[in-house]
Amino acid sequence: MVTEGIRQIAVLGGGAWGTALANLAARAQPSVQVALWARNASHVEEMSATGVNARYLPGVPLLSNIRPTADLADTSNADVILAVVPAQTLRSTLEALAAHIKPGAPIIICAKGIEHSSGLFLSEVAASILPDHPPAVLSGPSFASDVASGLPTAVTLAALDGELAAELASLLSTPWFRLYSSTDLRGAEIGGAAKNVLAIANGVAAGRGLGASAGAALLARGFAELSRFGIALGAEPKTLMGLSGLGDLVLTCTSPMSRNFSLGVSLGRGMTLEEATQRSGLTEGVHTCGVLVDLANAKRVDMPIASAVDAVLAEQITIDEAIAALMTRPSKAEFGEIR
Ligand SMILES: NC(=O)C1=CN([C@@H]2O[C@H](COP(=O)(O)OP(=O)(O)OC[C@H]3O[C@@H](n4cnc5c(N)ncnc54)[C@H](O)[C@@H]3O)[C@@H](O)[C@H]2O)C=CC1
Ligand SMILES: O=C(CO)COP(=O)(O)O
Repeated sequence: MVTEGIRQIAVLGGGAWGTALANLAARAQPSVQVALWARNASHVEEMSATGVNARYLPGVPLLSNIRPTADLADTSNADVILAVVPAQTLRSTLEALAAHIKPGAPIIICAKGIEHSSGLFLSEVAASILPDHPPAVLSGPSFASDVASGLPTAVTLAALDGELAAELASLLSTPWFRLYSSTDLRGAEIGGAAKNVLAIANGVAAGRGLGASAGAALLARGFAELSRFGIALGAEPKTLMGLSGLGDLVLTCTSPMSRNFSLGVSLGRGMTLEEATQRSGLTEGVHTCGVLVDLANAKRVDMPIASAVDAVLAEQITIDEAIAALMTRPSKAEFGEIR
């Protein structure tokens, strides 16, 4: 049992999700110390002095067994690590962690994306830097503010070793946060990465006033391409139908609380990408879009909606041209096509 008698959990990333998960871990395991690492020392001082992460999760008091720190050495006793930094910064964070991490401590990846410089999934990034630390993935429909407010939420916790997945799931379980364990690591991370890109498309449609029918069509066809991609990359179909796939896609494609959806809304209303990003904050779909489409092309998987988002973000086509191109593709069977 990796988690038996554990004394410390470390959460890397002082954003909204890292803070919500630190509070969750602190509540689920009241006798365990939770180190909440953030890179910015003044941010950490602020959190320590006020007991709140006012910059990213205002109004949510940090529980008393959480210790904010800007020093990765303070995580060296952690039996379990939650990696909650933005996807494109996972590599540099884990490289810095390598000198401090306790032997064998599992790393639960809670970020959603694909590394654009390498085309690697985040569990692969972790395994390449820390090969002796089993990677796990926590993914599913879960807004930080919902979890921090104690609203009922259910997610997937995947690790290749089913016993480890179940152990980590029970470690973080609370009466309002339910984790389902899975051994489909790749499937769990694919859903979280792809849904952010597809949510931008749904946001654009909403911002452009295309109507609820278009939104539902984009969601259904978006799920079709997420599934094609997932299966081609080794995901189990049932995982794609679950919380980390369809569940998170539905949440992100329909809620204005999603930053990816709201970035799309801003673009649909005519803002530039820069203006929209400033308004929405961290939008992982923007950073994952290009590499997602590259991986799909390399596997000859047709992802017309993700490709349209990529072309719009790269300013290769306008939104109106993207809509026209999607609607005038040659007619085909709804099901039965492999790609
Ligand atoms: N906010 C949410 O509801 C959820 C977020 N996620 C995922 O969690 C990840 C983090 O998202 P949030 O916490 O929401 O982001 P956020 O925007 O609230 O915070 C990002 C944090 O990362 C830090 N950061 C930026 N660059 C960094 C670097 N180079 N090294 C270390 N830290 C750095 C920032 O200072 C900030 O503390 C993303 O991949 C996101 O998709 C997943 C589920 C829910
Ligand atoms: O992943 C999320 C919910 O499951 C958060 O979505 P956004 O990053 O689009 O806000």
